[in-house]
Amino acid sequence: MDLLPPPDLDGPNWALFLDIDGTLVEHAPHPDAVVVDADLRILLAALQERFDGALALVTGRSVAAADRLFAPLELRAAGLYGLEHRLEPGGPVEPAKEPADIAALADEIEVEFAGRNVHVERKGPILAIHTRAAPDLLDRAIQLVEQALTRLPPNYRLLPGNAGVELMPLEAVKGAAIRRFMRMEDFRGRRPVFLGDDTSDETGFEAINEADGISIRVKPNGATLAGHALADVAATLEWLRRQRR
Ligand SMILES: O=P(O)(O)OC[C@H]1O[C@H](O[C@H]2O[C@H](CO)[C@@H](O)[C@H](O)[C@H]2O)[C@H](O)[C@@H](O)[C@@H]1O
Repeated sequence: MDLLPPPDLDGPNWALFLDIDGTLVEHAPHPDAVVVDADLRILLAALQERFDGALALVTGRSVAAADRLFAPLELRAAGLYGLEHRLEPGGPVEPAKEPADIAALADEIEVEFAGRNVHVERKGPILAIHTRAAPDLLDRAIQLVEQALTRLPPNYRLLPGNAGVELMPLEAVKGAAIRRFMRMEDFRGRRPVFLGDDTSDETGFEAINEADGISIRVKPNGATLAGHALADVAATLEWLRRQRR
């Protein structure tokens, strides 16, 4: 069934949760190659004000990486799929540490892919292997991480994607991060809205649906728990611009 675009958000009583890659910004061959223009920064600052501060990024990136993209903004954020938080705009973030077993695995994988256009992103307890610039190495990357899973503690899982694979602790889920923000004073009593574009956003949609919010899948390409859809990043930014009123 084709999903309808989301309605406009009338009145003030909304809380807005935003995924970054593939939702607010187009994908790029390397995570650091993503470009955020001044218009997007201005839009996010305006939306933060419009929703009285009830806005947070909910991303697989670390909060530090999100900050680099949106500087000088320091928005509320759940980074690393909810393992890291900035609970107040401009507030502190305690970076998640890299456990020794993940560090050793990251070293091994860096050696395996040295000089082959594969980016190994070390995000503390999460390891992402990006093969967007070397698609023929995706299967090998998945194989290496699957093998590693057999010798790691049982609290890790794989998140395979079209352009890479991530290894992460089981508790790294976006839905839990959204529920945590919704318990905070600035968010409580509001209807939540979440926009995201991939499988890792589905637990976020689940949390939003439970709270009678508006769940929006960007560029849907299969089954989703979201109740609404937007065609692509451009349609998402256009819809967000309309919500600034
Ligand atoms: O939850 P998100 O905000 O969507 O973050 C998911 C991952 O995004 C980044 O990787 C993805 O985008 C890169 C830039 O377009 C692309 O090169 C890569 O192939 C994508 O997987 C980020 O680097 C990861 O840490 C996030 O988990």
